[in-house]
Amino acid sequence: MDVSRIDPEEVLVDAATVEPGDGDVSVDNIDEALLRGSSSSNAGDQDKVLVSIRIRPTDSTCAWTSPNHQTIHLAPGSATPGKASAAYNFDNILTGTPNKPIYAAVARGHVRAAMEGYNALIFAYGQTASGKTFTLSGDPDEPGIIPRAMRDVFAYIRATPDREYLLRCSYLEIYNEAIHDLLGAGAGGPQVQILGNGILAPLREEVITSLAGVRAVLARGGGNRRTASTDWNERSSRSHSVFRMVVESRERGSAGANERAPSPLPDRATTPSMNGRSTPGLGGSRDTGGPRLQARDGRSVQVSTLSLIDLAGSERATSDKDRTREGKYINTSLLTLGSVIGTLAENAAKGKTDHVPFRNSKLTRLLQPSLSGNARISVIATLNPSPSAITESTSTLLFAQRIKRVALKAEKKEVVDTDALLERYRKEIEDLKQRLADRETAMGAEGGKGAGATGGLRRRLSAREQVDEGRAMRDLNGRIQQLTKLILTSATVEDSAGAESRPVSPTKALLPQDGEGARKVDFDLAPYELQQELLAARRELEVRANQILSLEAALEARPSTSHRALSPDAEDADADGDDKDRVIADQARAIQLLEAALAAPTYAPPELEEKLAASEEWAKELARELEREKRARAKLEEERRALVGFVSKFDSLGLGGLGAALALPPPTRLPAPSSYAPRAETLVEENESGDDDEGEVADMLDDSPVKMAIEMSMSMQVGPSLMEEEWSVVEDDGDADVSFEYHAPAPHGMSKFSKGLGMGRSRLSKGEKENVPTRS
Ligand SMILES: Nc1ncnc2c1ncn2[C@@H]1O[C@H](COP(=O)(O)OP(=O)(O)OP(=O)(O)O)[C@@H](O)[C@H]1O
Repeated sequence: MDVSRIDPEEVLVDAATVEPGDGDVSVDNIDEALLRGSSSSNAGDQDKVLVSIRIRPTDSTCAWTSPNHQTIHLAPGSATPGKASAAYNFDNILTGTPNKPIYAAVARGHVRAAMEGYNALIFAYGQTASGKTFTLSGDPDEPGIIPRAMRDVFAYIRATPDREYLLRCSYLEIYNEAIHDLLGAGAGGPQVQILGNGILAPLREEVITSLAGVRAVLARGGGNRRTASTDWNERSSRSHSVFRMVVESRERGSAGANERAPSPLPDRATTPSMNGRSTPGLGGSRDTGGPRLQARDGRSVQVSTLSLIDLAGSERATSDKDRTREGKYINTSLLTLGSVIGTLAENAAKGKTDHVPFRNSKLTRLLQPSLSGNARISVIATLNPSPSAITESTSTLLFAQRIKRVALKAEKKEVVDTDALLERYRKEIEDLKQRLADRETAMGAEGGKGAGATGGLRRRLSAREQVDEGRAMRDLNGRIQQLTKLILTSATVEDSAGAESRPVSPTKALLPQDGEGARKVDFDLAPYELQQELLAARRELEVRANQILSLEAALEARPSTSHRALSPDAEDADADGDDKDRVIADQARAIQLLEAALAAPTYAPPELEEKLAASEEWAKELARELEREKRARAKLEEERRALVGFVSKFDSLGLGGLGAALALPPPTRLPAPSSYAPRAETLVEENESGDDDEGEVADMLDDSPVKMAIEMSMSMQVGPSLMEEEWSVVEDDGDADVSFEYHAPAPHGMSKFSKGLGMGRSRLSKGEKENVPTRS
């Protein structure tokens, strides 16, 4: 069976499918106290750690006494004579052998809290041989907290018909400052790394669907624990052990218990390991592997962990060298735990934020997420009742007092639809990519047909179809990119929320590649550093994925060359065939080019650019010429008026006979500006060749003041007029141009007008002009 492909929907546990097992979780056997009241009923103050002291029973003298089950102090016989014995207050002072009341007092509320969505941590702390393992695991006659907790987990599920659950568990130990997977294959269990914020990798998880299944897992993992006989304990735990269950749950759908057909899955109870899978990690309130329960139909998923820890006991040096070495590691990690707890308590009491040395041991690194506050914590401090162990017991009591002051703020973790959404996005992306690939294949096949088939069997995509096809492919690519961005955003948000706020070192974010693209990870880095690097790596991957998608989109947007109708070979092959198809194909290509040009407004073919620039230049030149023409027109009008006045005056003085003496030479053509010359030339030629122009000029003069002045002067019969003389000059010299020496170049429109006027006096030099009155 491939355990890596477990469908979480197939391993759900609910009230209908949970197995009664050996009767422990039958409805009649469910402890009402588990379900009654709130989870805080035996969890003490929810903001504080629940701290209980358990004194191991003894047949001889007990050094301690408890007057009211919450206070403990040295028994009169054990206290220093004449010195008042310190009294310590806790939530519970427990004695005796039965584990059931112990469980009820220190663990049941926390188990229920875990089932309700809070992280919960229960651990036993104490000197070697003080009763930690007996309290956590117990024996067949007196099952301890762990088996009782498991029984309650299934009992809780059985009594909660409106929810369905996915349970996963792992079991590890910290031995000589190395973490080993107790459920992993191989002697001693494979080593596990803490990646950051409690994430463990690689760690095997077992999906649990029954009480029998979890018992089998516990037996297997417990069997792998390192124990040895010491001077104090015949079977002493030489490691800290951590049994952890991840509880995921969601409300059942509207169909309730009938939504899913009851499926006892008989093999699951007896072969839990077959339901397990190797996972990249599991830690704290978040994990990175194993089958995950998905939020569905608006139903959020609650995720919580229940951690049950049996610490190794502090001890003095023993007579055995190996045990002494183990003892040193144990003591060191317990000292670190003490110092971490001390700092946390101090911070909480004084509102400080002093650095907490979580990194100083694997144990504290592992416990960091919980000790940082996001867990309900219950501690059972076990005491050796012997008067000879008073020092160690006092030390245990002081540790218990300190942890009592640690502040907690556990919060439920509700996974809304994010994960489900991400999953849906990923699936959609896969579908879209598949559709893209199918379209590409189809296009290729159409092209292939065009090249190889003959006659009417061929069918190419029409130009319209090609355009539609291109658009559809672009749409698909756009959607893929949009979804990819959504995934990136969601992942970033999710990861940022769990990460410590610390800037990512750019050099560390770009770790060197190793071998076949594997990313080197330095496990000695701080958890948050590793986490940052993981995030950076993930982002880098997403960026790369986006780049690939963009390139794919760009490729798709290019004019198709795969279509045979557009390839030269295809054209050759079809030379005797369908010209219409070729024309259509050409047009399709033209449309694609135009679309590309439209999509990229900055693009324009070079020849178009040149034409545009030339047109603009011509328009500017035209505007300048028009302006010049306007000015010349105004000037001419002024001169005409002055001339009319002058001639009138001249004639009235009877000096008309001087007209011949004053005759001016015919005007000469002046060079026009180069850009304007060809056009002016054309117009001059037009004027010179067209008789109608003369008529037009005459028409123009019909009502002109000049003509009126001429007529007036002629009617006065005072000799030939200067105007008549000039008029005849113009008539005699058809080639004469109208340019004015003082106003070059002459606009083409003006030439027509001036020629018509035949204003030979325009040859007046600047000096001469100055003698001409400017106003009539
Ligand atoms: N409450 C108890 N009632 C009866 N027997 C107990 C009790 N607590 C402990 N014992 C017995 O005391 C012995 C030592 O207990 P245990 O192994 O649980 O100690 P420990 O603290 O886990 O020691 P270590 O740290 O060395 O593993 C065991 O034989 C256990 O059965």
